[in-house]
Amino acid sequence: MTGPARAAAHHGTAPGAAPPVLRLHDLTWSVGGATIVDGIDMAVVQGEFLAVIGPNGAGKTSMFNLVSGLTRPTRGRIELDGVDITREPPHRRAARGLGRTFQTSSVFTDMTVAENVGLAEQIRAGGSLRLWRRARTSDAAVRPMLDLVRLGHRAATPAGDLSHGDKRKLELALLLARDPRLILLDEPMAGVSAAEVPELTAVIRDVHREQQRTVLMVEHHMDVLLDMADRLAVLHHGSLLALDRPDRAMADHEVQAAYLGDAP
Ligand SMILES: Nc1ncnc2c1ncn2[C@@H]1O[C@H](COP(=O)(O)OP(=O)(O)OP(=O)(O)O)[C@@H](O)[C@H]1O
Repeated sequence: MTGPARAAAHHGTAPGAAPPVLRLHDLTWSVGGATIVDGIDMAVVQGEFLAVIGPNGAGKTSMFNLVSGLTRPTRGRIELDGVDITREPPHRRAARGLGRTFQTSSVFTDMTVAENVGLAEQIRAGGSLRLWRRARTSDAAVRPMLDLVRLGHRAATPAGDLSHGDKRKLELALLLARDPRLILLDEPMAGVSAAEVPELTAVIRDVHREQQRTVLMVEHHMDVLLDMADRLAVLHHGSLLALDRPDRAMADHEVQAAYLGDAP
C-alpha cells in the first residue's frame, strides 16, 4: 500500500474521496508541564456521529477546546474539509461551518424562546440588531426550528423559565440557526433530569439523521451513546485509546481497564 493510500485507509476514507469533515493529526496540548491532549490522530467523515468518551479528566473538553479554537495546540494539526485551520481563531472556524453549543449564558433569559431563535436567525442573515423588533419573531420564520427541537409549545415562554432539558434544546436551536455542518456537543445531558433525557436524545438524533449533520459529542450517559453513535473515540490520559464501533470499542480490554481504573 502506498503512503497516501495507507493514510487514507487509516482514516477510513478512500483515495480520491472528499476529505473528512474533520481531521486531527498528532493533536497535542500541554499546559503547566502536563500533557493534557497527547498526539491524537483521527478523522471524522461527513454525516458521522462520533461520541468522545473517557474517564473524568481524560481530556475530552480540552480536545473540543482545541478543535473549536478556544485554545491553541502545542503540536499537531487540525483540518476542516481538508483546510488547515490550526491557527484560525474561533469565529473563522465558525464561519467555515464548525458549531459548538452556546453556553447557557448566551440564552437571553428575559426573552421568549421564539425571540431568542428569531434573534439568532437574524444575526445569521446579517440583519442589524437596531432594526430587530420583538414582534417579528412571532412569525412563521422560527416555527420550523422550534418544531425541529420540539419546543413549538414553548414558543412564548421566557427562556429563563425553561427546564434544563428545554434550555439545552433552545441552545441547540440557536446553534442550528447558524447552519453548522460540524457540531460539537459537550455533555448535552449534564444537569438534565432523567425524565428529560429520552426526548433530548431524540432531538439530537433528529438533528443528526434528518439534517445529515456531522456530530461530535462528549457524553457520560453510555446508554444514550451506544444507541446513537457510529463510532466511539475513547480518551484516557489525553491519548486515544480506541476509535471503533461502540460494541467493539467497549469490548476492548484497554478501554475496560481504563474505566476500572487500572489502565497503564
Ligand atoms: N487550563 C488548564 N490548565 C491546567 N490544567 C488544565 C487546564 N484545562 C484542563 N486542565 C486539566 O486537564 C485535564 C483534562 O481536563 P478536561 O476538562 O479536558 O477533561 P474531561 O475529559 O473533559 O473531564 P470531565 O469528564 O471531568 O469533564 C484535567 O486534569 C484538568 O484539570
